[in-house]
Order: sequence, then structure tokens, then C-alpha cells
Amino acid sequence: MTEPILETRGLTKRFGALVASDGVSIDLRPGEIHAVIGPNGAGKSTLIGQICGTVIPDEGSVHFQGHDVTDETVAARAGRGLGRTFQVSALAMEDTVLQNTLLGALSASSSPWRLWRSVLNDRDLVARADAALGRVGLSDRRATRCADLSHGQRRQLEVAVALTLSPRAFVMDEPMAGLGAEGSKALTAFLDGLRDKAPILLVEHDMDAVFALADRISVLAEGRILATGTVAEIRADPEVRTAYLGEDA
Ligand SMILES: Nc1ncnc2c1ncn2[C@@H]1O[C@H](COP(=O)(O)OP(=O)(O)OP(=O)(O)O)[C@@H](O)[C@H]1O
Repeated sequence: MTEPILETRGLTKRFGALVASDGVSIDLRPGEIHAVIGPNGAGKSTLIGQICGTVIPDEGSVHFQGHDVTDETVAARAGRGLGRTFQVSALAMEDTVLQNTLLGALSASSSPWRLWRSVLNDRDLVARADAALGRVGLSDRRATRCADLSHGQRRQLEVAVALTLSPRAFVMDEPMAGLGAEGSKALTAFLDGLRDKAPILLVEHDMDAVFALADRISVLAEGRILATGTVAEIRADPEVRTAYLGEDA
């Protein structure tokens, strides 16, 4: 079996008496989209937080490309190539598409603290930002203010910002949130093509997108992994149907 790029082993996180993650072991393999689904409060965000470094687990470990990164900072994990997109946009709305992407490229460069003027004149950085914008299909929007983009384009821009870090894996927190049917369809097609560049751990409520994209699905409920399997296996799992999908799944 292919070695996973990302793996959690027995992650446990308690908030007082509440066990938000209860021994969660999950992995992400090269070339795949692994979706994590589950009802509100199941522990999806807590899991992502522990993988990316914003939440410190009480027990268990996180491994990225063979390294135990459990005690590493968010920045150190990002520096190793763990790319993240957020549930709530982290973009600078008044800045242009290019400027937002340059900020990503800059944070990955050896001298992140510089004046805008020198950044805008740095051909390597601009080339890196432009390449990322090209990959997500936003080249013709590079001078557009982020505030003037559609919701779906902002999601694509977030991926472009993450791409400037040359990610080896993505962790995405509800990228379809707030998109209409058309936007979801477009982003689904886009993510479909991204998995070969870097595999994606995808937390998502939009089941159409999950069923269209996922190579594997893990179902979380009350902090535990209820089941992991292919789309067909998960749809057929009686426990999952009762707990989450409903009888029409
Ligand atoms: N910082 C915190 N302090 C206390 N309780 C928390 C904290 N963060 C999360 N929780 C609780 O842990 C449980 C899991 O929350 P989490 O946000 O991980 O679930 P989720 O599956 O991401 O939910 P949603 O789909 O609504 O985003 C919930 O009961 C939540 O109230």
C-alpha cells in the first residue's frame, strides 16, 4: 500500500467533559481526495485544527511526510508543505488578487518582511504568484480587488495563495460553503484536477461535491470515526445511513 503523506494516530482532544476528538486515526494518500463528513459538532474543525497546529491534542500524534509534527507550530507545518484553506476567508478584501497571492509567495520566501514596492518589483515572486493564479484560472483577474470577486473566485484565490507554498497536501475546511449550485459545480471540477498536484483532506457538508470528488470518505460522529470507505461503501453502510446520511442517501 502507498505510504500516506498525512496521518493522525489516536488523536484525542477534550474540552472539559466533552471529548471533541476521541482517538481519531485517519490518513491521506498521494493522489487522493479523502473527505471527512459528519453532523454539526462531530469534531471536524477540531480535527483540522490538530492537523494544522492550531489545536493541541491531549493524546495522539500527527505525521506529515514521515515526520512527527505534533509539537510543531502552524508555520513549521506550512513550511513543510501543508496547505490549508479556511471556512472563513482569510483574504485581504481591499487588496488585489495579485497582491493577495504575493502575500502568500512572500511568506514562503526567505525574507518575508519587505516593503510592497520591492515586493512588486521582485520578478521571481511575481512569477510565482502569477503561476499560481494561472493554475486556478484567475490570471485575467490579477488586478481585480478581492472584494469585487465572486464567492467562488475567492475560494479559487485561497487555493492560489496556498499553492504559492508549493503544498504537498491540502487540508480544506468547507470550501463549498456559501457557493450556489453553479459555483459548487465549478469548484468541484477545479478540485478534481488538483488532487494530482497535492492530495486533499476535504471537510465538506455539500454531499454532491463529496460524492463526486472523494476517493474515500470518513464519517465522524461525536468525535469518533464511525466508518472509512469508498463512496459506495459509505452510502451502503447502515450505521452511517442512520447516523448521518438519512434514508434517501
Ligand atoms: N475551543 C472550544 N472550547 C470548548 N468546546 C469546543 C471548542 N471547540 C470545539 N468545541 C466543541 O467540540 C465539539 C466539536 O466541535 P467542532 O467545531 O470540531 O465540530 P464540527 O464537526 O467542526 O462542527 P461544524 O460542522 O458545526 O463546524 C462541539 O461540541 C464544540 O462545541
